[in-house]
Amino acid sequence: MTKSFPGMRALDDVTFSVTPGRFHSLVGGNGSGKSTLIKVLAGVYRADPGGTITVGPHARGADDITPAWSHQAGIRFVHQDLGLFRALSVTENLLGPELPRAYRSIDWRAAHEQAQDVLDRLGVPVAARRSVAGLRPAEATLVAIARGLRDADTTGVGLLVLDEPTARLPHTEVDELLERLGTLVAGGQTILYVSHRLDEVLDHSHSVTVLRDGVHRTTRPVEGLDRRELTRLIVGEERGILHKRGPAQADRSATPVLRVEGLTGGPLHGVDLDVHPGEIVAVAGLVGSGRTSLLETVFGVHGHVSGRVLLGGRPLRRGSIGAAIRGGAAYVPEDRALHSSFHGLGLEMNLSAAGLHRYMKKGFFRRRDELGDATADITRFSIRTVAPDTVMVNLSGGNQQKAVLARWLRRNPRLLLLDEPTQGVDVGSRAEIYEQITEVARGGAGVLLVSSDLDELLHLADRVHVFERGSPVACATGSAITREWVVNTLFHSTEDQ
Ligand SMILES: Nc1ncnc2c1ncn2[C@@H]1O[C@H](COP(=O)(O)OP(=O)(O)OP(=O)(O)O)[C@@H](O)[C@H]1O
Repeated sequence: MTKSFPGMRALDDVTFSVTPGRFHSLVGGNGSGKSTLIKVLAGVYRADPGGTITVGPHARGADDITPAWSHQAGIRFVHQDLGLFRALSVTENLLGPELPRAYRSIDWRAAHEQAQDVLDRLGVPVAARRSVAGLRPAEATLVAIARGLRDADTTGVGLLVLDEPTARLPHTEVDELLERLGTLVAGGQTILYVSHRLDEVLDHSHSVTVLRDGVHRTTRPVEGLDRRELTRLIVGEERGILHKRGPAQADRSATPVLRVEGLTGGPLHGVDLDVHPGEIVAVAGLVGSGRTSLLETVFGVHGHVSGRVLLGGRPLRRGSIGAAIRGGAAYVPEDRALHSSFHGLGLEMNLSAAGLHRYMKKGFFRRRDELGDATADITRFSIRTVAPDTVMVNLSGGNQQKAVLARWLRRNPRLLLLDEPTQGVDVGSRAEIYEQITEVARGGAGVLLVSSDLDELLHLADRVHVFERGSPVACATGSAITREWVVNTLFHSTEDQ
């Protein structure tokens, strides 16, 4: 399969096959073509003429795939955005327009029974009557999978494609999802699994296909493959290997960059914490623990009811993003698509969005300087793009994430607020981003980091606060931050809930 966009070949004569009944992973760096390949399979993009896609007895030109053909051939997709209706029940989400009818209304009893049958058959431990809004993230993902596979017994569904299903799952739920997927595969289901998390790929898949810059590098069994070798296949060289961060250079006698005193508002209750110059403080917790609200409240997205936020010893005005930025704060939110990207604007404008004033000279906008800075950031952050002014929406997800981070680092912030900074970022760029974050701290800034990625916490944090229902409940510093400590503390808080 080959797929070209203007000025770029996203997939270049890619050929591989997936053995039936196998858990097959598809991996590659940001912009290597994974999403493009999936979109061709789904009939969203037309490939260039010449390729062929074969699913069991169904075969068709890759330039002629339609959504209807893809469905009929038995390919089902679960995207990161699960596409579930949160306000509706599991039954309604599963059966949709096929809800059984009795006279002029819906036969709810039959509907729930039918939906429960599907869930039970696929081993999904969720009651069909429940509302989707009340499901845990892993449960919601399983419901989306069940919706895709609900007609599996009648059509012999050929391939289940999962696009980074664990990217937004708290790590306490990742194993649960992967175990269920393992059961589906044991029952004969074929899975094509896209992920940047190499441990998941190595621990759970039978085989793996690696794409690099749109080219097929290898398809091979996972057995005998280790993390280092897989990283090398993805990145192409000895990049992406994490080197343990040295001890913190934090100056704990100095005025804290950030002091939060008795902060209450929204889900937060009486939060106290400090971030000192040179320190990386992490906040761990389950979904709903108040982690994101903390960052948003410090940045002035929300006002607070009581307590104080001090930047460099000076109290911040409540609910004022402008005051937070003037005080030297920078914020990289979790949902870049919703909260931080200007989709229709060029990459260079997205990069300069937090500091346009620097290009205004004598009433003129220095476009050439803006493009020059963009080119430098593209190299510094390994952003894969055709040109510095490529429209943001045409960049791959991980490359958009890097652009948002680069935007804020340009300001040399005094306080860097990061919410899941490497979500969707490939293994090579991840190491580089960790280096950039460490560099910011080395320069004397403070970093407040929210992350569900345990390895990220262990690698970066000088101090970890575990949050539960809006308050810090435990804290560890330096060598006391261990995998066991984080997992035990988080599980303890899950049991409490
Ligand atoms: N609609 C489009 N127009 C132009 N270029 C595009 C378009 N969609 C994707 N591309 C380019 O094709 C390349 C492959 O992108 P793709 O989204 O498939 O990467 P990916 O492997 O899924 O990356 P990530 O891991 O970051 O999600 C990228 O360089 C991207 O900029």
